[in-house]
Amino acid sequence: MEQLTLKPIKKVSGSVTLPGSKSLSNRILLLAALADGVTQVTNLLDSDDIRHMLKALGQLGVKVELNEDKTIATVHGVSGKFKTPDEPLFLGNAGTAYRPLTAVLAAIEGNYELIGEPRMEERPIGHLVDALDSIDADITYLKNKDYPPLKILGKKLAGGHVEIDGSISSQFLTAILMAAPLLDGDLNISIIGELVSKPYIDITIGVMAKFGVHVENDNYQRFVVNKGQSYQSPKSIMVEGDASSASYFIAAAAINGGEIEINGVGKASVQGDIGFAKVMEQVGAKIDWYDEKLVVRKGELNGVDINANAIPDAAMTLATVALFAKGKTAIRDIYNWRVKETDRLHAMATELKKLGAEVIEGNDFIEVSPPEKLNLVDIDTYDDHRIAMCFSMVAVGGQEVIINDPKCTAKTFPTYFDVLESLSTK
Ligand SMILES: O=C(O)C1=C[C@@H](OP(=O)(O)O)[C@@H](O)[C@H](O)C1
Ligand SMILES: C=C(OP(=O)(O)O)C(=O)O
Repeated sequence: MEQLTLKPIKKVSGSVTLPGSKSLSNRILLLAALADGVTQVTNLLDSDDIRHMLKALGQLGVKVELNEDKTIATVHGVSGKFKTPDEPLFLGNAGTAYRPLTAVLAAIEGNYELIGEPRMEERPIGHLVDALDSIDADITYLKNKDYPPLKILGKKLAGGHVEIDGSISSQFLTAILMAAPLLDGDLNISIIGELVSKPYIDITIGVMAKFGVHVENDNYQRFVVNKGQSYQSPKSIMVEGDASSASYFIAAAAINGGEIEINGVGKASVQGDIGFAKVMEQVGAKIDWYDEKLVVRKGELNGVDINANAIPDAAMTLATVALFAKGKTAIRDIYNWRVKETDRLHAMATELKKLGAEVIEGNDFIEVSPPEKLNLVDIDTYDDHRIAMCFSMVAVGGQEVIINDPKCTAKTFPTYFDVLESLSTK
């Protein structure tokens, strides 16, 4: 297994331009494919999750031209008609590809098989399949009930009323919303339980609006998509920088700036993970806010106690910032960390304890208190890009650390460690 030794970093400073948002890239690609007309997508993320979506769209008969560095895509929309692929669609471990494609393909005539990496077969999808079944979709579990892989016999669906459990993942609701304009009738959606990760629904509704489809949102409890709407190409659309990826640079500057200028997200961001910058101000970071840029400097860092349900991805970064904050940091209401790339609650707790931190791992929370001195350890990354990136903060804070399997950042940020290096003084 490959390992990366990160030597203690004296100071981080400089300027970084974020890669495009994963969440926006995959939503925009799928809607551009379904739309009438050609769409030029700029600042597209080039990473594994996006490659899986692009490959699947190709197999479904969508023509996509990419520029040399794969950040500009010209998508030839197929007006809601796909071809039956010759091979199963392999979607890696990309939730933003697997879940939306499940709903969309259920509503388009054809025969489809959706497969993924072994971890994808452990990530639940039953709530989405149940909701689609209730409007007469034809979906079969190929291995275990409630989990991928799936076989889908796509057909025209009538619409009506669906109930969907929102307590594990917002991606199920995102998927149903994105498929709604493909149905014959109105779609009324009621949420069972408390919807998690709500800001991702705002991203979905915002992207659908750019493609000409209006969604009514009644307090995240009921949603309506009226019939008679179809996706129309906006001609060109730019992907905003990735706010979850920004969290590592915000944290690095707060721990050990220098000053980092982060280009691509700011107060105008449509992504909920920009909320991490607000949390870091509470922790003690000094941040200047611009529409599409943040400038972050070091501050005196103190532990906080936050509900992180709205920012599940960026909140992982706070767990390693906690190593350099005074007192205890508590991150709450994050049960669904357990059903992502790995069981993130357990993995974070395990690796933080190896470093010497005092950690309490609850069913849906984690509490971290820093040790006097950090241990020199190898960090296991569990094929989870965010764990690899989060634990680079150990070197930012002045302690050498070894990151196992650093290339797992390819899921969303293949060049992360090079970018960090370019900002670092050793
Ligand atoms: O819709 C999206 O783009 C995402 C939603 C979130 O998942 P959950 O809704 O499962 O929390 C997030 O963790 C994931 O990285 C991206
Ligand atoms: C949870 C994540 O990914 P996915 O879109 O596969 O759910 C993530 O990127 O942190």
